[in-house]
Amino acid sequence: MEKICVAVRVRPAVTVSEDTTVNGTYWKVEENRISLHKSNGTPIPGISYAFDHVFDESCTNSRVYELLTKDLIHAAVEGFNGTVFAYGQTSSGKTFTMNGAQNDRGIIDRAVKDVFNKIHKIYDREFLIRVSYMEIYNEEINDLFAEENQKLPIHESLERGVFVSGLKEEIVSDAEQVLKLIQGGEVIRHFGETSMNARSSRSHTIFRMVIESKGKDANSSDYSSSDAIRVSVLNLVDLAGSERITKTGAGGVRLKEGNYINKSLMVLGNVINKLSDEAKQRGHIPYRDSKLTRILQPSLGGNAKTSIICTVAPEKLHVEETKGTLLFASRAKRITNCAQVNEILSDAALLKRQKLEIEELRKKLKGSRAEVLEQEILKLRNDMLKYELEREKLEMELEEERKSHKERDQCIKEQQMKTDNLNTRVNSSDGDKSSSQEQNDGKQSLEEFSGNNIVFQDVFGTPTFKAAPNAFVGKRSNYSRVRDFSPLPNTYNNVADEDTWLKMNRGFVADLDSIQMTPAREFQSFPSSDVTLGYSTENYKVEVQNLKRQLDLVLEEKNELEFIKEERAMAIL
Ligand SMILES: Nc1ncnc2c1ncn2[C@@H]1O[C@H](COP(=O)(O)OP(=O)(O)OP(=O)(O)O)[C@@H](O)[C@H]1O
Repeated sequence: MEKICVAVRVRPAVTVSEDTTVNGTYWKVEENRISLHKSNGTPIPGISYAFDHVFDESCTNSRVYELLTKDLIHAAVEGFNGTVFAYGQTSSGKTFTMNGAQNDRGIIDRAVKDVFNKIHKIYDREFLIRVSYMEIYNEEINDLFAEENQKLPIHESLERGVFVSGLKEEIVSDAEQVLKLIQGGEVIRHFGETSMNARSSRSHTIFRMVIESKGKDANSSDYSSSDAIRVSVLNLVDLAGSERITKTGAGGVRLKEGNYINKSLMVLGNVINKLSDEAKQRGHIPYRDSKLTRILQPSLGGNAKTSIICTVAPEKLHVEETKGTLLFASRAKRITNCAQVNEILSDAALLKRQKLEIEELRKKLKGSRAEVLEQEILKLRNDMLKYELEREKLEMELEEERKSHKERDQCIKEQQMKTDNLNTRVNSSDGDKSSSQEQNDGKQSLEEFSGNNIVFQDVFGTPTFKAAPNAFVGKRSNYSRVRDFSPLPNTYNNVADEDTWLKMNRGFVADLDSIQMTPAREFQSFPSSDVTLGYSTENYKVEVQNLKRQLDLVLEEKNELEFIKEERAMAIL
């Protein structure tokens, strides 16, 4: 949204001798302000106006162009609609400003040249310029490029908006070509002599440039400069001046012209008034009340950049008209337009733009996905580190378990040796009471309980190690078999019954070959009451039972440890 740019230009007094004071007042221009002052220099309250620019009598067209219109013309080349128009009473300098004079080129001339200069410096786009020139004379539209095109109608369509049907458009390639065409149009334009102006414009003229451009590089990835076509309309308008019939003394044709001019300017004033009101209070904007306002509709509160040059005459005769023009200008200053680049997209261009937009969105999405993945990877790395530490800790624990397990195995072995030793001693004392045959049977019985490796210890505590041949491995299934002999000496029958013996020897494996007994000990007999080496037979048996129980417990514990070990190994894997 941007305000219409409004400037006031005071033309020089018509003659040097002309008194520019009015009842002792004069117009004073200070920077961008114009105010009415008394001849003694004091300002008159309430008659002071500020605008975007105020140009005094000495200002040239060149300066007006530079300050007021140049940017707008350049914006038109870039795709914005633009309108510049001169408004003011008759003979105030509108045509001088827009069309210029011999020694001071006007806005139209400068704009045309500037447009071509500008487009020649834009290398990445190609331009197509079309121009037309029309006048609204007595509320009829005439073609100034084709005299035969008279009374052209206004139409409106969704694609083109408001347009003059049948108006000739010339495709042009340089400024000179355009200026020649304009000169031709000036010949047929309606001028007339009035008492106010020897060459008074009797019509409103609209010179129009349609600037189309397209990116040269259709393969460009920048869709804004690719094959989207920009179309902007630049209107340069020289209005006819309002006039007081009493002043001009017009009659006949001039009177009729003056009426049409005033009427259309009044509609323009109404449109400006409405547009200058707050949006809520605006109501209906009477664009359709005149052809001028209808054609200029987009430039007044629409999609265009607009500049208005209000020309005023400094003479005492025209103070009221000047006040009226300043009031019009100050209302126009409140109007807001909404200019935007006008682009037309072909289906292919539209498709290309959409593809590029999708591609951009994909890139953005990919970017955010990459961020998410990066975070995910970081989290996984942290987790891995955590598990690694956990694994090391478990390995250490497992190592400790192994050590302790080894120690227990060692302990079991020692206990087994003790048990074995005791068994041997028990067998030896039983052997004293049994026959040699029984002793042989006892050997046979021991064979059945032999193991692969045996650590044997004699009664004197001297351990003997011998690897047991496989042939002598006893079978545990035979444990339950009822023995037809007892390996224990008969003298211990009262304590060494079969059940007790089996219980005592559960799990015990002996290899007869590994037993190296001395003859003295083998046949040595012990009296039942005798206490050998500080142990009674009863004591031995009790001790063996105790050791067996402990062994069972240790084996159970060992199994549990094995189980735990396996579980942990699985967890680590
Ligand atoms: N800024 C200026 N400097 C010098 N001469 C000027 C200036 N403005 C206007 N004039 C002269 O004033 C006279 C009237 O100017 P011009 O025809 O441009 O008025 P106008 O507003 O277009 O009048 P109309 O509405 O009747 O067409 C012309 O002779 C013109 O050369």
